Amino acid sequence: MTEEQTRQATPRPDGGRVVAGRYTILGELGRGGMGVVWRGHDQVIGRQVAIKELRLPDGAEEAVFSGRVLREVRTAGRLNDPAIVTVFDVVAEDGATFIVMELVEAPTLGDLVRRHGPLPPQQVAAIGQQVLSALRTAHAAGIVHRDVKPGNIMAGANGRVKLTDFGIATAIDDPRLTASGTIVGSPAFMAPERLAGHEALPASDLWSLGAALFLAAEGVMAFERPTTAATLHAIITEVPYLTRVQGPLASAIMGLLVSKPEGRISYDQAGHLLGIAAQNTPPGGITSAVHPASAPTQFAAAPARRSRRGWWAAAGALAGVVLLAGGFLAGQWWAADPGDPAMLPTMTYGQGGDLQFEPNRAYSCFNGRLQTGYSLGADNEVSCDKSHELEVYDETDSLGQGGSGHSDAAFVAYPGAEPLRRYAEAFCSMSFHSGTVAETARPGLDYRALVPSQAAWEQPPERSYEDPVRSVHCLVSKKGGGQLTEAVTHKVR
Ligand SMILES: Nc1ncnc2c1ncn2[C@@H]1O[C@H](COP(=O)(O)OP(=O)(O)OP(=O)(O)O)[C@@H](O)[C@H]1O
Repeated sequence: MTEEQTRQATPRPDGGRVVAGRYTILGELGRGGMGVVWRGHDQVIGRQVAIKELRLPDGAEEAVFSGRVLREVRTAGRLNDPAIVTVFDVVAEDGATFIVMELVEAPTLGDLVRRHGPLPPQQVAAIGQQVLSALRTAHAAGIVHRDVKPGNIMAGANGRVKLTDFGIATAIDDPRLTASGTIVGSPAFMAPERLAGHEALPASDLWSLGAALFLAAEGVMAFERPTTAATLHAIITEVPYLTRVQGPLASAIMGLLVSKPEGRISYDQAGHLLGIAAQNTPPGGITSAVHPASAPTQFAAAPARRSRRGWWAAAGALAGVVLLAGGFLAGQWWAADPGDPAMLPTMTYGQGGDLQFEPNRAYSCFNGRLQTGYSLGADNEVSCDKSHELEVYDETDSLGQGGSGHSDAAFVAYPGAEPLRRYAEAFCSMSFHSGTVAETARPGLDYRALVPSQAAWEQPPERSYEDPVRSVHCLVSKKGGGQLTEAVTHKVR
């Protein structure tokens, strides 16, 4: 802020400065990178407001800047969602730009974590639900926030949450205002695709929400490092570990933080998982009394896949990197609820395994049983539109390739039966409960994970260009046996 602006912005003892002949400045609410936020009084309506006084970015032309802010913030100001801070007015006056908005008497999520440390999982989930709703509303109107971060999320004691600063990052991120190569936004909360130079997508806001919820749940930032360069490197290359939460909340956070935007979980999946987490606390879910160092390390589950490409993002980022890093062996993925009555014991397939599983294509349906010694393959595959006993509702690509081509695959060691089982159960459980299987059908179904046997894992592919047989398959069957008369999953076959 220039000296002149600071002088103008300082409230005078004689009743305060008045903006636009209407808003009396009463005092300071806070300040951030872009300027000061004042508590003000709207003399016309007779209510208190918050007034954000924006500082002109270095090198920006005043008229261009205020024009851009006026346009972007006014567009965003039309958004109507209980979790979006309402913008009342945008004023350019005396060389400054003022955004007059709803006054929110609540700390930011960043303040809350600074004061209290990690928040209870249910509160984190409830905050996530509301921000998700705000983002869904904005994205449906074609508006991407571009700077979702804990400092822009205000969370009141009444449980209400408000997301602020819509339009500002877009206004500032203008080539005429910002030197090329400058990153607009907060690096530690910026999605990997944006760091790679891509335009901000709705999914980029979802990633940032994941990073904000990670902070709320863990009390530390997922990717903050001592230098900006190290932070950016971490966002691109690292997979964070959740130590305090598990179950649906962990799945939601890690699903939002999937590196590739097309592999990130959808609003529906995230909303569903956060909804469950907001209502119940999974066993061991609240561990905030435990010091992180003494808490058991748990990895979150890989997110439900939306496409093979999407899963590759998840598998590549989570299974590949974590497997190679030894984390698969050392830690636990999100353990599926062992008491889930719908989950049947996991079975192994392939050489030396419980059964043979060689489907002709992905997402198949079968007439046959998942029993020791049985074989499922092209012979008993049926169309999923016809009645069938078994239906594949999700599956991973070949695991453990490390993301660097097939030649590396053979060198990724078998992770062990127990870690593989835990991983598979977490994956299938999360996918089953997060919308892949029709909600109405779920109560009548059981699900089960199939994992490769050690011999199957270690067997090299027949042809050099093929993937090794290392997929996890998730299948549903009718509770107590019997025929499913139609497809119960949402997969496109
Ligand atoms: N609508 C509002 N009602 C009440 N207080 C607000 C409002 N908007 C912002 N504040 C307060 O002003 C502080 C500064 O907000 P501001 O948006 O300028 O900073 P920031 O988001 O922390 O950082 P940056 O400018 O880098 O985005 C916030 O931390 C919050 O306490």
